Amino acid sequence: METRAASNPVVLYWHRTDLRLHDSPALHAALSLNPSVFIPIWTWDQHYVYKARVGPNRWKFLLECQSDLSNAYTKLNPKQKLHVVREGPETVLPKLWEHWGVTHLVFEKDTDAYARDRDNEIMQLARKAGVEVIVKMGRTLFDPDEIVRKNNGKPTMSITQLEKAAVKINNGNPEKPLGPPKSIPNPWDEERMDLSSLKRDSIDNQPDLNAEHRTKKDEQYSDLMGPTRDFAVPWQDIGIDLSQATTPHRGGEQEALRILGDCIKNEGYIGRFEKPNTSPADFEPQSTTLLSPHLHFGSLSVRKFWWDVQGVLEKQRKAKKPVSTVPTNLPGQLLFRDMYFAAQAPLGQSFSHTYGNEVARFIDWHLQTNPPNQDGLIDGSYDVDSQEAEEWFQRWKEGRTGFPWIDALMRQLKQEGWIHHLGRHSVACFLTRGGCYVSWERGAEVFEELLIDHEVACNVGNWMWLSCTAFFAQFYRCYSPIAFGKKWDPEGSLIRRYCPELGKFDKKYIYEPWKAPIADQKKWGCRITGDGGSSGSEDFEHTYPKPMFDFNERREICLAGMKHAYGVGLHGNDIKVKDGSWKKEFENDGESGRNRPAKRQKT
Ligand SMILES: Cc1cc2nc3c(=O)[nH]c(=O)nc-3n(C[C@H](O)[C@H](O)[C@H](O)COP(=O)(O)OP(=O)(O)OC[C@H]3O[C@@H](n4cnc5c(N)ncnc54)[C@H](O)[C@@H]3O)c2cc1C
Repeated sequence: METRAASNPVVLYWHRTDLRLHDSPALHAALSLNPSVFIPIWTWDQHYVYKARVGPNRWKFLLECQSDLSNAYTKLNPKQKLHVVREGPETVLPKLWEHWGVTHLVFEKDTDAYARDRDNEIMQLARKAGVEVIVKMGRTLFDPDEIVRKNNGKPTMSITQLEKAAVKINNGNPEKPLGPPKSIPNPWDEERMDLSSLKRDSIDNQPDLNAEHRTKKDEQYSDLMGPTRDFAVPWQDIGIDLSQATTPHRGGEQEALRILGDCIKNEGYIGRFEKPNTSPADFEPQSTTLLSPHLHFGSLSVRKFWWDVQGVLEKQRKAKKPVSTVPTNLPGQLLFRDMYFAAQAPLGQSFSHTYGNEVARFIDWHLQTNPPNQDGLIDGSYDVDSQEAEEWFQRWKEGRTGFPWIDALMRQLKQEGWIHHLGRHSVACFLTRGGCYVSWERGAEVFEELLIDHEVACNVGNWMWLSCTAFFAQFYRCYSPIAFGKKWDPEGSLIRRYCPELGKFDKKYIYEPWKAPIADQKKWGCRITGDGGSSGSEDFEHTYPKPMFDFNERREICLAGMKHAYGVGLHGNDIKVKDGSWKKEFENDGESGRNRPAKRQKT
């Protein structure tokens, strides 16, 4: 066993939001220390395992990213890999830096609310232990805290604010990407790496928000080094049957660079990319890059994405070809991402809910999130003020609203973990201000579980945008679950793919199957009946639900409700929102979106 003190730094490199080797400023800083011992780790944190909603698709994507990174390390140095350590960082890191004689802890900066509190605690512990901490930004184009400072200390609530702040940093130019390392130093020898002598801390696994997916034995915390005692990526032991993961999208740095490379080769596509002109109905291939899950896990550097695209745009300009501009072009999309990070950064936890959130308008939605519990935590429970709204919410979540465009998108989301941005617009508008009048927080939770690209800042920010809670206020602009899909996909290909029971319907009825004569329904083998929860109908091979309400009527109710709520003018940090007296402002009010039940759609 190597016991001597290392002559050069012993560096613990903590991977979190950066599952890559290319363009990682933190990794670059770590390797620049010229370590004699270098240990790349991932702490398998029980907070994310049990307290964040994650479905099988995103677990699989994460494990693919970790395996790919681990292999990349091994390729550079056969003694190296990603060491997955099974405990939360607050308890395990102090044990590791003592056991391994760590001199430096290096990681990428993370401005998410939970991460910021955690990192502050870790930095204090490190300081006490005499471990030097190096933190580098690399997750976004610009440091969100820096953007906020340049935006007069305020969250960025528009792309213009973001752009103006960015110009003050480096004339709007992110740093140029760094190459991947050419070599990686060794970790300690096997004996010193062994953690058998360390005491385990207890793991709080209750409540387990992912219990419904955990159908196998949960052994992920049986040993600090994992059940096979080799720091392996936890493919076998998280208790979730990964054969339930149905996404066709693959994780890992190699895959991310392949997708980016293919996009970049298609110079016309990059040059003319305009988000509003990309179709939400396209699949195999989709009309946008589908790089969001890679940006989320850091298997792709956002700065590389930005500069590779800029290279193509520059070439196109020189060739005098038409080039699309911010904010609809690809750099514009990446700026939107930065905008949401810099909106969240100064608001912390309060950004994720309406309660206590200064930028969130208060709307009297159905199924409002309950206020903080005795421990001061918003625990995700909600007030079922209307059984009807609860039923709509469940039907929306399960893709059985009876509106094929909405159901196809929700089923695509569940199967694949990704839907196009305008598809997200459609389903989010439908659940909130353009149909169900259900709280955006319910929708954000479903997306949190199902999306493979789930990113707190972007998910919450976009839900607030779509529900006209913040960022956007034109609530009279509403997505029709019929006309909008039809405009993009008159043949109904997306519906036929994800609602195969409607596959034989004529395009005349594919968006409104309840209008098809019963003889045609028979001919096409699918009866439009019930709520999609029951098992079928005699004489018919398949059934598909009737629409759960009259959309036009609901649109009017929602519009009146939004107008009224805007008139009342409360925000999430208003005392009336905090003490529950907001209800008085909406009681007995005919215009309130909550007070009017729906008629069933005439069929
Ligand atoms: C209700 C709702 C929830 C959303 N939740 C998430 C989420 O959890 N995580 C997430 O990354 N995106 C989220 N988005 C934003 C957007 O839909 C996705 O980023 C985009 O569809 C990803 O596909 P793409 O990689 O092909 O995007 P492209 O069009 O190819 O854009 C390139 C990149 O720009 C970024 N980007 C593009 N649009 C946005 C946007 N509106 N907001 C933030 N970043 C953007 C993404 O990182 C994306 O990968 C949400 C949008 C809505 C309406």
